[in-house]
Amino acid sequence: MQNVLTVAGSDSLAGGGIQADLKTFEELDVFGLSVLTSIVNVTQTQFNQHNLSADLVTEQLKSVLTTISIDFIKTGLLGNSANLYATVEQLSDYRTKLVIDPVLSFKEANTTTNRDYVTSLKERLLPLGFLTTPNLAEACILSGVTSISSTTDVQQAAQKIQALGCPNVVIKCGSRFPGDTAYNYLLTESDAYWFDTPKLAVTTTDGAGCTFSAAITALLARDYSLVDAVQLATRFVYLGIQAGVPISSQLGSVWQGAYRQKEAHS
Ligand SMILES: Nc1ncnc2c1ncn2[C@@H]1O[C@H](COP(=O)(O)OP(=O)(O)O)[C@@H](O)[C@H]1O
Ligand SMILES: Cc1ncc(COP(=O)(O)OP(=O)(O)O)c(N)n1
Repeated sequence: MQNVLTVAGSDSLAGGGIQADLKTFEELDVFGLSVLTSIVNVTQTQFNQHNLSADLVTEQLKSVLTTISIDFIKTGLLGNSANLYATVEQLSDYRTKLVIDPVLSFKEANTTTNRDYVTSLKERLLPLGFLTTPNLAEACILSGVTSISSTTDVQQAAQKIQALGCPNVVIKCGSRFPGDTAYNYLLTESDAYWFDTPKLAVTTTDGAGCTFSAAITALLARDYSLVDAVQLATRFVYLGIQAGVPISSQLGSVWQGAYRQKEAHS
């Protein structure tokens, strides 16, 4: 079995973050390992993020990377620039391919993005990546395209992000994009592809982005081509949203077990 590492934050409501990544890895038949960077607690009125120290992040990374062979790595919420530098330092000499979910914007909160963090992400982390998977809001921040509301805008933003040094980019248009269709746009060094599903009018989308990126990572570790991995991940997250877990009037989490359950009955 392939070993896949996620470097990410904890989402106590378990829709996103390290919980979503590990559940997705398990559902897609890879062995998940984790390095925790931050703890996020959300209530109806509050969004609290507590970052771990960079020393603790480094210690966890060293523990995993020096002990077991890792087939693919995913990064999610790193929390702050110190944790990003610690991650870059440990991963720079490690040749395993990396999927970067930039996690700059949460559906659950109006998170303000620290400018130094964005600069470090663009200049230090993205050039180490094999693939990056921004959502629409993150694609605006990384590309500098101020508003993405047409397919041409999506294509232009993906090209600008690719130019930062990450050869493959998937923009998750998701529910933020106008219209009735949820699009994922993949730009590789040689081609471009659109993947789409109907847009579900539900609240159970918390963690959709983490789950999507984790599914791609697991499938790449299993030697799926990038195009096949994005296609299957699109279906995996669609079923997970459809069978998601409502939490409150505004919140609801993706359920990563939906794909297995559906496949077992088809
Ligand atoms: N309302 C929706 N209906 C169907 N699929 C969706 C919906 N929202 C998101 N998705 C799927 O989940 C993926 C993650 O999207 P998005 O929610 O934009 O990312 P994030 O969770 O990072 O904000 C999308 O690429 C899409 O495949
Ligand atoms: C700890 C933690 N990290 C990332 C997220 C964001 O999850 P994601 O699926 O990318 O986006 P939302 O759908 O939750 O906006 C999280 N919730 N927690």
